[in-house]
Amino acid sequence: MMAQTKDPESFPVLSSFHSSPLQSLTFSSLSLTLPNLSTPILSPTHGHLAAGEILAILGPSGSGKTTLLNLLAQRPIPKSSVSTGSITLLPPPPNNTPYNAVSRLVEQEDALLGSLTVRETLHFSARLAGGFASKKQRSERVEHLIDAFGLRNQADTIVGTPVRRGLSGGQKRRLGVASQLITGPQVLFLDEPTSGLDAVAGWEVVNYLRKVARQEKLIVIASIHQPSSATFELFDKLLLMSRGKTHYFGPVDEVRRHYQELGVEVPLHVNTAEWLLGMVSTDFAEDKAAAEQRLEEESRIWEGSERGTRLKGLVDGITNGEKGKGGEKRPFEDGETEKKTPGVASVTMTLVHRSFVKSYRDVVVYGIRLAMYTGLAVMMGTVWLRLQPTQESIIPFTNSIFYGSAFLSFMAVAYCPAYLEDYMQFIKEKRNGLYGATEMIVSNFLIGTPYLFIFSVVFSSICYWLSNFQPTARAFFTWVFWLFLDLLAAEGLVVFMSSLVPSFVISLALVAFGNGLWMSLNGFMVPPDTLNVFYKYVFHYWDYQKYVFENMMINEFSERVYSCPTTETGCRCMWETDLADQCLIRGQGVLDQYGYKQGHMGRDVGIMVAIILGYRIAAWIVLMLKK
Ligand SMILES: Nc1ncnc2c1ncn2[C@@H]1O[C@H](COP(=O)(O)OP(=O)(O)OP(=O)(O)O)[C@@H](O)[C@H]1O
Repeated sequence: MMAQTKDPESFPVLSSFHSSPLQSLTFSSLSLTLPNLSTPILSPTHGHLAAGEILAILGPSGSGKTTLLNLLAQRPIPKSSVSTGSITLLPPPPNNTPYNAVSRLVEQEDALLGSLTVRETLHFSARLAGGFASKKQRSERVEHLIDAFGLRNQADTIVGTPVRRGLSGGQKRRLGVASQLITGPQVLFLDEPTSGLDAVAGWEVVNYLRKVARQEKLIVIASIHQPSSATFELFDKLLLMSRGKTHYFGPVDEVRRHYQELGVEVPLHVNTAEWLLGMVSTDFAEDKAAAEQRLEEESRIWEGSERGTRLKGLVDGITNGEKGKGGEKRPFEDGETEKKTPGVASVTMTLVHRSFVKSYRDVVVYGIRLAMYTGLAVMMGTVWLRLQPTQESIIPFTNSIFYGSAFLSFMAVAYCPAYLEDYMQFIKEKRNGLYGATEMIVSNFLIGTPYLFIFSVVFSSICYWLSNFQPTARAFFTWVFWLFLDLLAAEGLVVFMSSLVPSFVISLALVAFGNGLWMSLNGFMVPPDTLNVFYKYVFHYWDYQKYVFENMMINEFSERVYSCPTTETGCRCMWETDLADQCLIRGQGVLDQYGYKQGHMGRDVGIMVAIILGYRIAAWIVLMLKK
């Protein structure tokens, strides 16, 4: 099977779960040229690996290791750049099997959910990928991988959150690899799996990889930075690169002989990998131009060498031989001919389940917000304490309505970190073809909604009665309902902004700015009739806080009457209403000041629902477009 790297979608390869065990992977002339650059950052690169082999891509910083891995993993290439080459898998896979069903790229900072245990992480990955004949088979595979990656003692340890320590760096790396392996790939790409680890932890990661590659007949390709001698010797093959060009491809234990054949004496008792890096690096050369020329010459020598020409012949033979051949379907282990992938509903429920575990275990998700809203309710209830239905309380009631609804919405920013963790997980799993934007958005909405309802009830139960808002059950539940809609919209804003710019600081700033804007325009700061036309017509009507503030005001004032202070000569009412002669103010008089009328709650609820859905749909579009 052959495919051009330019077109990842049409990359039919083997289905997972070893229905037709992969025998080899061959890549031929993979190259990448960035726009406006005449020389490629990766020159045509070839390689061939048999099942069970593990390849190290070694080279100094900037030599093109990540570029090659990204091409091998069919990750999107920079806009307007040109890539060439092909990747051939043998035996050819069944048609229409996407490439990401058979290969996985484990990135340096592979996203994991901090609050899940090792076992849960593997179980959820397995459920999302599907393809197991039974729950028993799935559990067996999970337990097998826990043992294979030496995580038995940590099986019930969480990955680790900012407030709870969990796995060590090396254990996280191993779990990252295992959680990709459980989804059934046959080719694994790893971007610097040992970076940031000490020599022993780095050796362990590669040793487990090698063991699993042998056991499961996987092909493993890893870029690697300065491995220790022991780690380096675990690899079967080596691709040595410099400045985007190959200097050696072949068995690790033959690289010394290769250099000796070129007349270069390799010193004894040195770390071979370090020595090789020194050979192909120009960074610290005194005469850079001469060093670059030497490297140019050496890569030409590699191409013309016996090993280089033998590799090219092998690669060309396989690539040309397989061109145009169709794929072959073989039965799966359980007798089925297709891998059972879970449907949208099943994936959504798995994501809801996973988010639920995260939501109660990780206080950052909802716990901190619940504590914050409870504290805020007590603070507000005691500041605006036992307000009486008198003229003096009208402004405090109004301020409290504004402050409560706007500040609660504002504090939704606290959801940014938890959402961004889910987002990173989503990007990884989307690239691996496990699910898409629909499942992500729906599950996020489903898991968040009950929590937001709980927040609304808890906040209102404390604050509403302490402050003495209109004391009827109907008014209380109407208030809870509007607060709930307020929080739903605010959370939608967080999901949209954080999806759009998935950076902690920037998304936080954007959500804060958005809330600041909505707060200023919701009708409290500047009454709607006074608001200038630009803000009124461009923003005011889809400011969800407008509808919350207006309806909470109507809820408080429309049916209530407030007494005016009496003087020796009678009384003085600041709001002149039809009850002035009785020294009373009809609440509608307060509402008239804002231009608020009763009787359109249904319409406003409809607009709120549209805004809430609008944010989610906008986030869905953003996630759909993410590569
Ligand atoms: N999108 C890009 N735009 C401009 N230059 C790029 C881009 N991607 C890669 N490069 C350049 O291509 C060269 C190879 O980069 P690459 O990331 O593949 O190297 P690397 O060997 O993985 O380096 P490191 O070990 O430091 O991660 C570098 O000089 C890099 O600056």
